[in-house]
This record gives sequence, C-alpha cells and structure tokens, in this order.
Amino acid sequence: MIEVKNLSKSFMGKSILRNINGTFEQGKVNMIIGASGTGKSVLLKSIVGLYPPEEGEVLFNGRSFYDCELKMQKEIRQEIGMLFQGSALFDSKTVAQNVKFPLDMLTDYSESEKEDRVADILKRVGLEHAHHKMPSEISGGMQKRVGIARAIINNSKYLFCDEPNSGLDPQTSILIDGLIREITLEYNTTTVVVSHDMNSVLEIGDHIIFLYKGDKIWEGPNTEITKAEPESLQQFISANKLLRAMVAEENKKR
Ligand SMILES: Nc1ncnc2c1ncn2[C@@H]1O[C@H](COP(=O)(O)OP(=O)(O)OP(=O)(O)O)[C@@H](O)[C@H]1O
Repeated sequence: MIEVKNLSKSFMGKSILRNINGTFEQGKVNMIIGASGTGKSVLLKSIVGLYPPEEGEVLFNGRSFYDCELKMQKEIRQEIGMLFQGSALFDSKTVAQNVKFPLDMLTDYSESEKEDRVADILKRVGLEHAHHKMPSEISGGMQKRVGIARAIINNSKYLFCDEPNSGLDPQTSILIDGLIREITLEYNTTTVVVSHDMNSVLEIGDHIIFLYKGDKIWEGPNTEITKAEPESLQQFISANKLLRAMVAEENKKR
C-alpha cells in the first residue's frame, strides 16, 4: 500500500499540487486522472521520489520515503517498477537486453538466471518471439509490453505507469489496460496509473483520484464516478460520449 499525506509541490514559487492525500492499495489498479497540466505527472514523480515535495510524506507499506535513511530509500526504489510515457526503451538494445537491464543494474544473479527470468517475463507479456528484435522493429503496443516486462522483472511491489495508452489505437489500448490489470492481480502489485483516458478508467480503475488544477477533488471506485458530484469532474467525464450517456442514465434514476 502507498499512502500520500498532505503532499504539496511547487516549482519556482508556482504551486502545482496542494495538500494531496490519497491511498493506493495493493492488488488494485489505482488511477490518477485529470485534464492536461493539472499535476498528475508531478504527483507520480513526487511519489516515486523524483520530485521531493515541500510538504507532506509518501509511505510505502508504512515506510516514509522522504523521511528515512538512504539505505531504506534505496530499498524502496528497488521495489518500484516504472512504465514511462512513450515506453523509454534503449534504442540500441534488443528487447531482451532492455528487459534484462534492471537485473544487470540491481541484482547479482548469474547470466543464465537473468536469461531465464527474461524468457519467463517475455512469455508472460506475449513477446516470446521478440527477444532479438530492436525497439524500432516492433509496434507501439509491443514496445509498451516490453516496458511493462522491464518494470516488473525485478519482482516490483509497486508498478507505476505514466499514460500507458499514449500513442496507441483504441484496440491496443484495451489490450495494454488488460495486461496491466492481469499483472496487478497476478503479482499483487500496488499499481498506480496516470491517465486522462476515461475508457481506461472504466476498464481497469479500481480506485480513482481526480485532480483539478493541483487539488484533489474526488476519490473513489470507477463504479461511483458517474454519480460523483463535483462539477469539475462532471465536466471532465462529459468529454467522453459513452460516459455522457451513462451520466444521463444515472440522472434519470434520481
Ligand atoms: N520540472 C518542472 N519544472 C517546472 N514546472 C513543471 C515541471 N514539471 C511540470 N511542471 C508544471 O506543472 C504543471 C503540471 O504538470 P504535469 O506534467 O503534472 O501535468 P499533467 O496533469 O501530467 O498533464 P499531461 O496530461 O498534459 O501530461 C504544469 O503547469 C507544468 O508546466
């Protein structure tokens, strides 16, 4: 579980996030949603230790990341897997070398152990035939799969995904969403996904945090989102045709 407590962040005196509180549970897909520029990525980066906040704390299973010894911080960092926006694969490395990278950096496994793990994980994400391909030779959806495999290869307890569907067509987005959900359940990870894709929210969002201009406006399960009151959230939702229809149905029942 990850707990964010009273977190505030600004850049050069400009307030970006104000007093954010939220809980991200294990074995669930937790989503941070909101319009462009509202602070989603800054929140994600503050949680994973890239942007230290001015105020507040982030607890990883009770361990305060910004208020613990360097050794513990390193330990927590090793438990974090990250799928970056745009996948961020090394162009000059093969698929297998990309996936193996965290094991090379963080473990002292033997080469054959590493290769076995890479083979297992690539099979799990449906890329058993792509070991020797270069990132430029595979599709955007396959690149995301490689990014997911790399994020979880070292048995990550916490999986962070920044806009996992960016640049993907709707059908591939559904497949990637499905994979994130399956991995979350199978590996019992605490998964945090940043997105502004309402289809993803409906597909996989067990728990949602909605940000609006740096404030947390609403928190709850995706099953409740169409009934949520805040106007800023209603406006965000109504950009999606399907959700507009669902909200209209909800209103009819009232
Ligand atoms: N390193 C930085 N230095 C200064 N300002 C930053 C930095 N990173 C983000 N910001 C500012 O913080 C605000 C929130 O940015 P953020 O990237 O979190 O938005 P977002 O909600 O993730 O948007 P998008 O969906 O477009 O990615 C923006 O005004 C952005 O310009």
